[in-house]
Amino acid sequence: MQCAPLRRLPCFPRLVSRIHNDATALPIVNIPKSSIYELDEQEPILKDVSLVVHPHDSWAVVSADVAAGKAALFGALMGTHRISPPAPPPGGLFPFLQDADPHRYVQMVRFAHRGKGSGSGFYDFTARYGAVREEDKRTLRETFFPEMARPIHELAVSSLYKAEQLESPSEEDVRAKERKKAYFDFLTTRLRLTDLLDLPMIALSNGQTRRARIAKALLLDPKLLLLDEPLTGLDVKSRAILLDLLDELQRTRASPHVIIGLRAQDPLPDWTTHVALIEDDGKVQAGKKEDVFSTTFTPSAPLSSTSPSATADSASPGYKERAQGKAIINMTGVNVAYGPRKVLSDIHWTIRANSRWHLIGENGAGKTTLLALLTGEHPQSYTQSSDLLLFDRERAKWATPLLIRNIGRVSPEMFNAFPRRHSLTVWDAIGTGFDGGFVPKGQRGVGISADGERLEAGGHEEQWRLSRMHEVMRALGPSQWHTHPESISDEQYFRRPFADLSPGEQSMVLLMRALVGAPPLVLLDEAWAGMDKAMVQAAHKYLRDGGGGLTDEQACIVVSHWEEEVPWGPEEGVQRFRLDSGKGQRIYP
Ligand SMILES: Nc1ncnc2c1ncn2[C@@H]1O[C@H](COP(=O)(O)OP(=O)(O)OP(=O)(O)O)[C@@H](O)[C@H]1O
Repeated sequence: MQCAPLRRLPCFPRLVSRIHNDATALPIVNIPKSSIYELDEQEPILKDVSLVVHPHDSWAVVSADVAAGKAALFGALMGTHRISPPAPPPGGLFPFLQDADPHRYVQMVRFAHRGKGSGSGFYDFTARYGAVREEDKRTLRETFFPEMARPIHELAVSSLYKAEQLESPSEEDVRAKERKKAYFDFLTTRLRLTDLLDLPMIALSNGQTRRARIAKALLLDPKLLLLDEPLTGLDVKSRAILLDLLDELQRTRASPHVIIGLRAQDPLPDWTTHVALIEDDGKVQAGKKEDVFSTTFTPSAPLSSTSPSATADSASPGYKERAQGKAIINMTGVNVAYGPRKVLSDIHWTIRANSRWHLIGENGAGKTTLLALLTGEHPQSYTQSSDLLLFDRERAKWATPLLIRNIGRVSPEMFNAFPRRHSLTVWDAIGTGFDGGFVPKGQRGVGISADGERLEAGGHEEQWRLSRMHEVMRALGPSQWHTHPESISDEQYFRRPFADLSPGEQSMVLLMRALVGAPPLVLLDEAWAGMDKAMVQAAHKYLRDGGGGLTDEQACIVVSHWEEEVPWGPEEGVQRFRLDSGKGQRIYP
């Protein structure tokens, strides 16, 4: 079979033969003026949704401010939400499938944080930093792409393996296998995964794992692929690479039809032709992007392949140096390597009281690894001796429970690992912040003293902690961001089970937990994930100078691939520390 020459895409004849490849093709999705409900609820989340996706249109589902609506629309397409009235037969919800099984042909990759129903136990997310355990040794290739790993028995006893093949595979099977292998090579190269394929899965950084999940989904060859927030957690270069790849696959029709889910602040890919804008009142504006955006909503600026943070190396005009206090952390030549693989090399960085930092670097640059040295979770923090001073002491001289009391933090790993027992309330979750642990302690749920004793009932420390609980709730609780703040008081919110909150609310509660003890060092790694716009605004306001969330005794480091997620501007003297090829460098905004 001859393939038309494609720009960069290899020939994948099987994949090219899609159901919908001519002008008369049936719609991909048909939702006819329906409402969308949680399965067991009577009140709709979305009202009067009319959405018809035609084969040659590229759709983005964008949530204006509140994230829940987008999740509901994708939920409707995945069958986890009810559509009423349902799409009429014969086409139903996916006319182009012509009764083929949607479970096989519709795939979804979601990058928002794990929310409800994720179990009650705590798992050790620091396992990846140490010697990799036997059960964690499975490589990326073996875990995500097992058909691309050579069978072990073929390697060990090749004659035996061959003997098992009673019939030789047909020519068609061989060709299909070759095509799949070529597609695998193409995807892993384009998504910059080739060097990672034989690393233990557990060793991959957040962004690397996300790229691998997208490659895996594409390789399954679905006919409709829903990608919800695929840009979250990707560095600037990877975002451009992914959007380019999706564009190319769509234009050549050699891929599934893709519907992309975006937050309001995400850039809209150039190739998007249609938008379903989910508004806060549950209404959905769906149509050509220029029509939807001509009304009330302005999308973010288009994606550029460089960010200012990646290029600037001198202070911008409005930059104002902050007065800084004593050194909290001092690194003078810190290194991290896994065998021959050097991740951090000769890092020099002093973090002082009252400093505000934005830690930047591509996916896999070592940001999480560096923070794990500061929190003492990384075993190699022990071997750095005097090159790494944490609060004036070497790591080895700190008992871990005492060290972590000095650090408030939020990270995607911690978000996922945080226990979600139904009995754990919002109060309990925030209260664990005083000890830095994950189990509520003390009679009032605000922890115990540094020497492991109970706090004196009614004593100064207990009173201070109780007042801090209310302070963070006033600043970051529902009164600041709920669409109907009068419907829930702070006291009621404190009593809600943490596990019942939306992912964005859970992020907010974990931010309160990080700040409640007013620790000298606050680490905010992708802290805003899943939050609605009003939540992010409340958090930024609180963290900025004069907001009350941070004192000048504290230092704060924000990790984010998005410039606009950093609460401070140059006028507040934010500094950047950039990791690149293992090296670290302080730069100005
Ligand atoms: N046990 C290990 N063995 C080999 N390499 C490892 C191991 N653990 C981590 N790495 C590598 O260390 C590098 C740094 O990972 P890290 O998670 O710190 O990156 P990051 O900058 O936080 O990335 P992201 O922006 O994607 O979150 C990655 O390339 C990762 O593959």
